[in-house]
Amino acid sequence: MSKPDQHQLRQYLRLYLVMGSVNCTQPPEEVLTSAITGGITLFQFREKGVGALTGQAYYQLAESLQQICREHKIPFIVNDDIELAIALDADGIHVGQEDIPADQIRARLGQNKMIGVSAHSVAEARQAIQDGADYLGIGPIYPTTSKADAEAVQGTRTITALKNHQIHIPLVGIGGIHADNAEPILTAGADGIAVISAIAGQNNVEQATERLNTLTKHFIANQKQ
Ligand SMILES: Cc1ncc(COP(=O)(O)OP(=O)(O)O)c(N)n1
Ligand SMILES: Cc1nc(C(=O)O)sc1CCOP(=O)(O)O
Ligand SMILES: [Mg+2]
Repeated sequence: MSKPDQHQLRQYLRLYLVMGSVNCTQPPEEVLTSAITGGITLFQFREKGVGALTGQAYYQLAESLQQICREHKIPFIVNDDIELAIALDADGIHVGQEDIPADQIRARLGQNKMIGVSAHSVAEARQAIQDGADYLGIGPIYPTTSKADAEAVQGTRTITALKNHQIHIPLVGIGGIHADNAEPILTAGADGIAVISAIAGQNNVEQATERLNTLTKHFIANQKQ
């Protein structure tokens, strides 16, 4: 898959599933397939936390989830691990403030891959853009139990601050987002929402995804009117 233009990237960011095996109560392949049926638009492989796979099992899971994404034309993004992203020829990578800076990632991956960067302030966003980020992940919007080292909860204030500073790079909100609290993030100006537990942690993954899909799709359609 070639790198999307900014308009297409905003569409991909609408409903972004971030997930690894530790987030799933069912086999990850089944969770991803159901989430795709339910309407996710982008996928990030994030194999992190207590009990996370390593070595060959880590690589094989990544490969098998990438294959599912390919069959359904969903871009496959790797969290943190540039060697894995290169080995799999992934569609992109997401890095945070503690990870390899985006300019070094860009130098290794080239122009044809998506680079997402986590930012918590206008200054971090500006730096990420200067370093070549294609999109930003802004969070945690709400309290989350899925990331042990998450920063302080910030609500939508960073998203609002970016818009007030005329920073219009594609971006998603992340952290504690579910169907009943997603709308303020889109109202603040995010292109979409990134979730783990609101999809991967649900008993009925397809139904939970459909609800988020309908909500985000309707919000964006109404915005354009
Ligand atoms: C879409 C998106 N936004 C933010 C993050 C968090 O990245 P980071 O701060 O590097 O933390 P880890 O996910 O690596 O623990 C993300 N993964 N995706
Ligand atoms: C991976 C991640 N990054 C965050 C950030 O604030 O950058 S919060 C988070 C966890 C998101 O999981 P859930 O949807 O279950 O809250
Ligand atoms: Mg990271």
